[in-house]
Amino acid sequence: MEISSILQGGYQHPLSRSWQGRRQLTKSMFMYPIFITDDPDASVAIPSLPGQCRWGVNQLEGFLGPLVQKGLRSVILFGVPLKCEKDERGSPADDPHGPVIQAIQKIRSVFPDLYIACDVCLCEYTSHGHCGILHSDGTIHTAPSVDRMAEVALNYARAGAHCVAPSDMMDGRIRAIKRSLVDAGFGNRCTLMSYSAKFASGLYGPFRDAAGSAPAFGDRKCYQLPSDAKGLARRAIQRDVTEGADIIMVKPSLPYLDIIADAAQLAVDHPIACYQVSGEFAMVHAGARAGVYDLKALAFETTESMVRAGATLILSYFTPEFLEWLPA
Ligand SMILES: NCc1[nH]cc(CCC(=O)O)c1CC(=O)O
Ligand SMILES: [Zn+2]
Ligand SMILES: [Zn+2]
Repeated sequence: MEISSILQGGYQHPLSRSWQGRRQLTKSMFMYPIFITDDPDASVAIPSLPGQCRWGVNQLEGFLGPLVQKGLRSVILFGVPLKCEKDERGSPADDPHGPVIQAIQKIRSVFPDLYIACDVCLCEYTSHGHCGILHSDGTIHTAPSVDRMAEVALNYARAGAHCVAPSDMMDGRIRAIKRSLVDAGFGNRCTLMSYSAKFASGLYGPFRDAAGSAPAFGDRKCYQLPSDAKGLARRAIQRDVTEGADIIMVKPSLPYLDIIADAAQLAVDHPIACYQVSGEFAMVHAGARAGVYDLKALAFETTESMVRAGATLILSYFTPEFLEWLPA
């Protein structure tokens, strides 16, 4: 079967079905990014991300329970391995005893209605901190990187993830991941959300602190997009549509509203996600703390701009606040 003819992975869940329409800000549009560490009892505050913690698996029920009560519908998981050994190929990413697989299984059993997306990348798990597998000269080795990404994604799907979301930006990984999901029988059971237009941004700093994923050398400019590259972003979006992505994401959000609008036009028949990244969140908090504006007002104004540009799904650290602020 042609890869682009596999549609059911994109609407197998009541929540992913709700993302197929375009609408006003609602609770179900918010996906909450959470950091899972490999100390099972941890709840350690992340200084650069106000209100956010690294959570151990044993803390998830107590932490997520009240949010689910208030209407939380989805989370995206990021693993933060602190104890296990990082290596060249990012083995801890899909270690069955590692934080992500353990968290998927825990959340599935405790909150069966909570939709679980998993970020798929290697930077949190490689010894060098880059998003893929490297040649000996330190450049990206694309083919094994893509194979490894497909393997990790499939292992998350097997563990029970409703959605896998590759953020590595390697060429060809969407086709490879979709192929491996389909071949293993997950074509109609797992959504593929592509970080399609992910820019090499200055706004990822707090996340790299939180996840311990700063590259040991160099930067990510050979795989993440240059901030002025509208053309590359449009090509990446169109490519990922043809490679079988179910959801197209733009990241960061606020400085790239034009790209969100482009995605909504180029992928007119797909849900459009955007990631209000760690630096955007920290920026709204910093301004509010400095008395420049009201936090809630800016949280609304920024996320409404994303919806206006065409986003139907917003990944945001403000999710718990919006569960308080938005009507049931
Ligand atoms: N590939 C890893 C990844 N996945 C999500 C983010 C950023 C999220 C945020 O800043 O909130 C990053 C950081 C990066 O590429 O360095
Ligand atoms: Zn990465
Ligand atoms: Zn390079």
